[in-house]
Amino acid sequence: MSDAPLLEARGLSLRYGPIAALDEVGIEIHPGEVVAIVGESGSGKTTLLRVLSGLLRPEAGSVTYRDPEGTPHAVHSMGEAALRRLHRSDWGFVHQNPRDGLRMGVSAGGNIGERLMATGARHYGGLRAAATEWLQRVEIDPSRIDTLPGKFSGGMQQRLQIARTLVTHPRLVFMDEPTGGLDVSVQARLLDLLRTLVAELGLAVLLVTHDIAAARLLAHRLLVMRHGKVVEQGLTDRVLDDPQHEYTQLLVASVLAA
Ligand SMILES: Nc1ncnc2c1ncn2[C@@H]1O[C@H](COP(=O)(O)OP(=O)(O)OP(=O)(O)O)[C@@H](O)[C@H]1O
Repeated sequence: MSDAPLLEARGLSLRYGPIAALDEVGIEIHPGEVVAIVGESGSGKTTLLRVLSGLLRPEAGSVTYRDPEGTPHAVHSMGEAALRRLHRSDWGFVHQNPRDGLRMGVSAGGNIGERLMATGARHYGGLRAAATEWLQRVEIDPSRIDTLPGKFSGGMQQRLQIARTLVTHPRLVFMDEPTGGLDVSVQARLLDLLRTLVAELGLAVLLVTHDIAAARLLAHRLLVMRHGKVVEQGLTDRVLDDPQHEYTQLLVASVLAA
């Protein structure tokens, strides 16, 4: 991992009326690093992910992205077109609900090919071959290439969303509860697949989850949020095996008791 962070945020704050959704949050993520943001419902995880990915503007603080040439960009000063370009190329976003990340009126293969076309690929045969390869990689039978995603199970839809996101080899992927809403057995398979793909592609991932087991499996580092603040952060095993903050101790104990 190189020294310069890929994404770096300082002093992020955002209120919704009396609620501090983010309160002076700082975070950094390095190339190839998987960082999980954990905490109970309402702690500010999704808000943080949306602010980091430029989808939501903070009231205070900054987010800086370093491009492949090492040039820093202030995410919230970028124009809308530049941000959209970034989301289509260097960045990917995996939503909890696959419907938010897929085009439901386009075939499975089309969903994958479309993302590639957005980065300039045009050759039909090449697009189809890439779609076939990626369907296989996410364990969807390539004979389903012309099927609409609505015909797929929830787990398959989520795997298709992952294929669509990763086909362009983004450097940084934001994931918001990627296994939320799926059956436990389906979740385990998806986590396993994610772990393999993330390692193979050397992706940097910012993963929002309230599933401590998912964080343990995937993340190098953990940030624990409560009431919009980061109360503890560190290497995953250290935080989970030897939590320092009282809230993290409760969070870990509640998982062990479940
Ligand atoms: N658009 C909004 N308007 C008003 N309050 C909001 C809005 N979005 C989030 N909040 C509030 O901000 C706080 C943080 O919400 P956020 O969704 O970021 O938490 P979270 O940790 O992702 O929760 P969950 O795990 O339930 O998704 C919560 O108290 C939430 O009710």
